[in-house]
Amino acid sequence: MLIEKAEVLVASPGRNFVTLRITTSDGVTGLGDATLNGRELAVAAYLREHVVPLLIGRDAQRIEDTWQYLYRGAYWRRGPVTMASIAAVDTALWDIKAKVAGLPLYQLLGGRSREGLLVYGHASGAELPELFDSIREHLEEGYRAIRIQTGIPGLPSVYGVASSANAATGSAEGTDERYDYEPARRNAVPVEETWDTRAYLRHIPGVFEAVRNEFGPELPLLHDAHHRLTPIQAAKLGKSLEPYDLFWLEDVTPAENQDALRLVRQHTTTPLAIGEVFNTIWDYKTLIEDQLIDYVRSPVTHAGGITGLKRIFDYASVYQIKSGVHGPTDVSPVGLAAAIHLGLAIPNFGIQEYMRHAPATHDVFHTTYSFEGGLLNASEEPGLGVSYDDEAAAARPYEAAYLPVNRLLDGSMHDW
Ligand SMILES: O=C(O)[C@@H](O)[C@H](O)[C@H](O)CO
Ligand SMILES: [Mg+2]
Repeated sequence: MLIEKAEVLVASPGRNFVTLRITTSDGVTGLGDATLNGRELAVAAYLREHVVPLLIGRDAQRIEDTWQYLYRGAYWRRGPVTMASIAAVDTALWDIKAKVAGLPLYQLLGGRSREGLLVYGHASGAELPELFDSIREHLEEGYRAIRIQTGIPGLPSVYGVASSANAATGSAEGTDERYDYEPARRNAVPVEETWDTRAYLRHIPGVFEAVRNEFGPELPLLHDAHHRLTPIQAAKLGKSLEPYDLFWLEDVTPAENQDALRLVRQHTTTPLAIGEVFNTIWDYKTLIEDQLIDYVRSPVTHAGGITGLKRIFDYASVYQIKSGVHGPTDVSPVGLAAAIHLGLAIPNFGIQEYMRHAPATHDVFHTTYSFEGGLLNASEEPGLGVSYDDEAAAARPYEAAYLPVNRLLDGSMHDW
């Protein structure tokens, strides 16, 4: 069974997505997600110019060999563009292998280890009353774990807060104005936001105290610090949130320097999650071996596909570190479906982020996974269980969109 065709599909149903569709000589098709938020066309070009020509005529069943061929064969290793491209090929080949076997993909990964994936949703509000409404709405929809983000006094808009993101121009179409957070704006250049770490550190513990007082001690709560803190600031935040028993504190500090997490770890028992911008097992090496984190955040889409991410999870499992897969709307339904199949099978599943795609996205990506009682689940359809609607995609061409950038009050560039 040879690879006969590989198409790079770029469309913007609600937001931009890059999808790879591989077709075999027997006419079986497989899908892979290659979406890299704000840098989509770089991945599309990498695939079109340098990967697709190498795929034609290869044995579609040789997934690991193809992975190694594209990883080692590029000579230039790692990086988000390369690894998203490899991820798309890898995912599409797993989709094909499972379709040929007539089985849902999770069966090929070892079979079901659980009834479904516990997910967390994104509650947010500029102020507490709006946040509480958002939490209640999520609870009514069945969510059993919730991420909390709020506005910060003195800052006009803050990441993770739906109402403030949508107050700027160009919010994603089809999203709920109040509660659905979509940070990539359809602008020719990124929107600029302002940040004040001291104001943030003063404000956040009171938010969690208020949420615990209102919703009680049981509900698992998460929070994302979005790479904005120094190690000692992160340590302080972790300590100050200990009374509120977080499920995790995410991306407290940029982790190009993995050792930075050691200092945070020494100061707090608040569980730590990191890795949504990582792309290989090497980015986690120190974090995993020295047990500096509790959850691995990489998605299938950005960490070399099912093959790449499963290798990271297996390594993490040796150290009792669990999965906490990134699931924003810029991971396409193909990438989410891949995460669901992998999450059903692995022994060290932790939690899955689930932001819900806009209705427009589902016009192009027809999915069969379900969300019921707070759990995501794969269908029994062979493969990933996702199909791509070319006609709907053609009506929604790519439109430049970028994540915001961030400056401190004095105008210095900061991490967004
Ligand atoms: O944990 C999350 O879902 C966020 O960090 C988003 O991935 C980020 O804002 C880019 O969309
Ligand atoms: Mg995050």
